[in-house]
This record gives sequence, structure tokens and C-alpha cells, in this order.
Amino acid sequence: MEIFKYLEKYDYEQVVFCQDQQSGLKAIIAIHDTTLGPALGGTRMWTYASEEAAIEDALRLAKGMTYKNAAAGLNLGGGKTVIIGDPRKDKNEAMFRAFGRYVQGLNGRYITAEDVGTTVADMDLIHEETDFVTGISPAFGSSGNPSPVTAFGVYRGMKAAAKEAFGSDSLEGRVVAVQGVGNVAYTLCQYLHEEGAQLIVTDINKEAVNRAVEAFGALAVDPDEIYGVECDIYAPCALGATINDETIPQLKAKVIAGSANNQLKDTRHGDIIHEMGIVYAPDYVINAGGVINVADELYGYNQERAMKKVEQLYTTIETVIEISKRDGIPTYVAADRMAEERIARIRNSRSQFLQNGHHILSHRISR
Ligand SMILES: NC(=O)c1ccc[n+]([C@@H]2O[C@H](COP(=O)([O-])OP(=O)(O)OC[C@H]3O[C@@H](n4cnc5c(N)ncnc54)[C@H](O)[C@@H]3O)[C@@H](O)[C@H]2O)c1
Ligand SMILES: CC(C)C[C@H](N)C(=O)O
Repeated sequence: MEIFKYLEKYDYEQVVFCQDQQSGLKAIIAIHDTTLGPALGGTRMWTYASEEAAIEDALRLAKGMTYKNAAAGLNLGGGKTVIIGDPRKDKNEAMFRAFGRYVQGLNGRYITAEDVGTTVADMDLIHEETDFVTGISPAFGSSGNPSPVTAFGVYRGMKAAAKEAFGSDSLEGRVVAVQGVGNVAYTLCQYLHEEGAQLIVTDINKEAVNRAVEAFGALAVDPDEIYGVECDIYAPCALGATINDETIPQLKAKVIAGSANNQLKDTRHGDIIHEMGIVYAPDYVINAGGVINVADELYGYNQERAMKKVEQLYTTIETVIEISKRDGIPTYVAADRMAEERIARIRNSRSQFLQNGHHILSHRISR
């Protein structure tokens, strides 16, 4: 990978490689764009096939956070971290503390939180070294685990997408195929079950599947069968790139609405599903509940205020669908436009100089 070429192509600001031999930390912090504010995005811990795959994931996810935060109306830029390692075996206290010191070193340009493979307990360890971390234990006045709130946002967005596809936003009797029943999807299944939806679930982790089968009477299928099942809605809630050349021909769903980041393997897959008449709720719009929730900590966390904002993801998905219909473009393009226009507006409005607290002549010493 020619990294600077890639950074230039998508206009990344900064990439930080963090290494700590003693704890085994190998992390990549990618900061995509800080026009709207400090870059906020989670830390993923995953066993990557190669270092290149880890770098690519960090970069893609960081850019996604720029768009997510912009589309959600947050005054935050986009960034993300990946830690290379197995979250079940390779974690240790020193690792997260070392990582916390790297985050502190960025002095607020990057704020972290949970993502796949990291937990509130990990964030608490990072918090030992830096304040630039959200989603820590509520005892510290924080919002805690963002996953249930992400799930609520996905549920709200799914209803808006269903309204477009089926003429009603009721999910009663709808068949929803859920891929990956982890932290977010388990709570999503709870909402769907309470509303009377029928669930088909899959996961590479058998325990996760069994939990959903027992709690919600879900029908379990093998991981590679989920794309082709008869259903109304496909909810990708595992990892990215599951909407691709192999899976699209299998899809029976009329709606795609799930929590996973980077669902489209390539943008052209967004064009294909649009042409097929599938209502696609763009990933970074529908899954913004978690970041909206943790971002509220920057104002002094208020759960009621945060949940009201997350509830509004219904309207945001409606707006994206309206723009898509008005301009005859796929929903993923409509969402990108919405985010890019906001970033451009703020970037332009910053053309006037305003003293920002750091005295510009403070380095001069009178002699
Ligand atoms: N947690 C949040 O608040 C949040 C917010 C926004 C977006 N997301 C995204 O939502 C997705 C899920 O996040 P999570 O926090 O629930 O993670 P998680 O790790 O708790 O759940 C993911 C689940 O997917 C399963 N899985 C992985 N690969 C699979 C495959 N090929 N087939 C079937 N199942 C598979 C895992 O076993 C796991 O149970 C991720 O893409 C994440 O980036 C999460
Ligand atoms: C809670 C968050 C800041 C990040 C979350 N994992 C996301 O992808 O949106």
C-alpha cells in the first residue's frame, strides 16, 4: 500500500502508529478530518490477516466516522483506532494504559470509545491515562456502553426504511434476518421481538445464536445462509463489506438496515441495490446512535437528551430517502452529500480569523 497516495486520495489528516513491546500494543490511530471538531471514533481490537489489512480498516473506519458525525449533526470530526490482536486472548491492563498515553499525546485531536472487541472496562483503563475517552463507566458521569443506544437508533432507522418499502413503519409480522447477534444486535432483536417481528439469526459464535434463539424464538441459520433467506429486512450487524457481488444476487429482502460499519464492499454495490429497488438505510446514518450517545458526554451526559437525539434517526433516514428520490440517486450518495455539504459549509464559514484562546504572540518574550 502506498500510504501517502491513499491519504491524499481521501484527504486524511494524520495516521499514528503506536507500539509498546512490553504490553504487546500495536495500534493504528487514523484521523480523517477535524473540520467539525475533534475526531471521535471507537477503538476496534481484531485479529487482522496482515498489517496492511489493519491499516486499511483503520482508514476506512475513520473516514466513515467523519461522515457519520457530520450526518448526525455532531460538532465532531472522524477518527478511529484499530488494535491488532485477539480480544479474547491478547488484552492486558498495560496495553490499554499504553494506548491511553498515545491518545493523551494527541491532546484532544482524537477522542476514543468502544468498537468491536473493546468494552467499557477497556475504556476505564484508557481513562487512567487520558480524559479523551468516552463510554467509560457511568460511575464517572459517563454514558457507559454505547451498544444498546446504537441498537435503538438502528431500530428507529429500520422503521423509517420499512415505511418507505412497505407503506407502514410497523414491524409486526415482518421477517428480519439478523447477521451477527453481538452487543448491538442482541438489543436490536429485543426491540424487534417486542414489536412482533419474526427473527432469523446467524453468528459465527454459537453461544450468541443460542441466546437469541432462546430469548426471542429466533430461527437460526448458518452464517453463509443468511443472505438468501426469505425475509423482508436484512440487518447486517457483524463486520463490513457483506453487500457484495456474491451476496447481492442471493438477497430477497426489500430493506437493508443494520448496525455494521462499511456495509457496501464498494460504492458500486450501493448502485446495484438501488437499481434493484432495495431501500438501503446508509450504514453510518442508521448506526450513529452510539456516537450520538457518547458525544453527549462532552456537554455533561444527559441520557434523556441523548435518547431524544437518537430517536431522531428516524427523521434523518426519512430525509436521506427524500433526497435520494428527489435527485434520483442511491441513498448512500444522498447521505454522502448531506455530510459533505455540512463539512463544506463549516469549512467555508471558518474563513474569518477568530482568536481561539492560544495567544498567537504568546511565544514572544519581552527582553
Ligand atoms: N457497538 C456500537 O455501539 C456500534 C456503533 C456503531 C456501529 N457498530 C458496528 O456494528 C457492528 C456490530 O458491533 P457490536 O458492537 O455489536 O460488535 P460485537 O462484536 O458485539 O458483535 C458482532 C457479532 O458479529 C459476529 N460475527 C462476526 N463475523 C461474522 C460473520 N461472518 N457472520 C456472522 N456473524 C459474525 C460476532 O461473532 C459477534 O457476535 C460492527 O460492525 C460495529 O462496527 C457498533
Ligand atoms: C461509540 C462510538 C464512538 C463508535 C462506534 N463503534 C461507531 O462505529 O459508531
